[in-house]
Amino acid sequence: MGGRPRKIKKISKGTFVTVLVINSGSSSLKYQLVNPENGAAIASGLVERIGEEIAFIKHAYGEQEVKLETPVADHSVALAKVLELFDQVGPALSEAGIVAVGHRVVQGGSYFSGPAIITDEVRDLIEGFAPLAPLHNPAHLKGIDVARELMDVPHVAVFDTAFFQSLPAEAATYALDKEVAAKYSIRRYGAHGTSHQYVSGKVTEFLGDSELKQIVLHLGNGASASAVKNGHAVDTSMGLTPLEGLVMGTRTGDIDPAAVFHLSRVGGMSTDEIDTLFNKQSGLKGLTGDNDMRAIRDRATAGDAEARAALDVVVHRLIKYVGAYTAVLGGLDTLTFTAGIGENDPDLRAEVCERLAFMGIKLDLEKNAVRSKEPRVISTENSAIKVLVVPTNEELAIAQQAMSLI
Ligand SMILES: Nc1ncnc2c1ncn2[C@@H]1O[C@H](COP(=O)(O)OP(=O)(O)O)[C@@H](O)[C@H]1O
Ligand SMILES: CC(=O)OP(=O)(O)O
Ligand SMILES: [Mg+2]
Repeated sequence: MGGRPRKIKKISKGTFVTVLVINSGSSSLKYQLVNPENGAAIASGLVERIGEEIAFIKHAYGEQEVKLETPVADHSVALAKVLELFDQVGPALSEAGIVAVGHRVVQGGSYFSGPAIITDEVRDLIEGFAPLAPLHNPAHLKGIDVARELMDVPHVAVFDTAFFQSLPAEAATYALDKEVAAKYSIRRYGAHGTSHQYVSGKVTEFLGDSELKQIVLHLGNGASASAVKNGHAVDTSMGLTPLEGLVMGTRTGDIDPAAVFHLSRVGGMSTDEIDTLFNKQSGLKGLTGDNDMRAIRDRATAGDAEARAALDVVVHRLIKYVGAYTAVLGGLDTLTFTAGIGENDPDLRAEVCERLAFMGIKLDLEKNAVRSKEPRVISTENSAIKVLVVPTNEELAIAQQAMSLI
């Protein structure tokens, strides 16, 4: 691993307080040094293509931005490289006022309904839940282990599943033999909860109304929908693992589980092969060869039928969930788009809203076209349901939840 950054000891020379937030994804590591009071990102960056031949690293601090291309074998190496960049480019971690490290953890099982200080026991529980988030929890653990070793401050795990621990039983329960379900902890855990909680909270704040029937569409590489009533989640599209629900970058979302039996019996595929097929070779990538929505949008605009057909599947799935969740909520006040695609693809928002016109949704096309980092309403004054774009900020939410524990 080469020149390891020196161990960070009780830090606090600066006059300000910061939290280092680490979000280890299946093949990436994103991080932000956040001022939890005003939400400012003092430094941030990401390591992409971890485990591939060449990884891309980007680190930004003030006006400075460093980009590197180098092999990064796994998340431990990625984090060590990031900490080196802090030393080389800044801010020096020992002077950055770091009081805690916040770790995004996708799966916390039924054990965690809020953030937790990472002790050895908590770390082992996160490892125990890895089969329920096989793309995510193993990567988080690598980040947690290296960070705990190098940084002598409280480490806090913030769970994607926590917001959905209070789902009503009828939404969390699969109609499976109840003894088998109990024995193997099979239920709807959901994911992206930190984002759904943050975004639905922002909508409440922005509209000054705490009694809202909301649907939030988090459309990033992973994608999920949630139904939120008066601030509480009542349903969500991700399930036992982050595979269920919407069409995603590389994941199928909803699929008949019998496809697994069929691929096994008729296709002769192993469980691991089917797992990889559903999680990494499906979704947009499986339908078009591309998992980046920008590329698919460009292809569709240029008349590519394959890209257009994939977008039709995406939109169909989205409106199906909006219809279902409107029924679950007994009506709908707000529909909110967030994450990479939700915030940046006005064409997708327009297509979804056009198909929902029967519900009285009317999009203001000019407002929809505006690019902004601020929460905003993009429906017309007389739309029966308010449509919003609210940028998510999982890093800030994680930093604030970490601060709440220390
Ligand atoms: N301008 C844009 N138009 C359409 N899609 C976009 C745009 N900018 C980003 N995206 C899409 O956002 C997705 C990534 O979203 P993001 O929330 O960053 O995902 P994750 O956090 O899961 O990595 C990608 O599919 C990317 O193509
Ligand atoms: C839970 C999940 O799918 O997360 P991400 O979108 O970061 O992959
Ligand atoms: Mg994300």
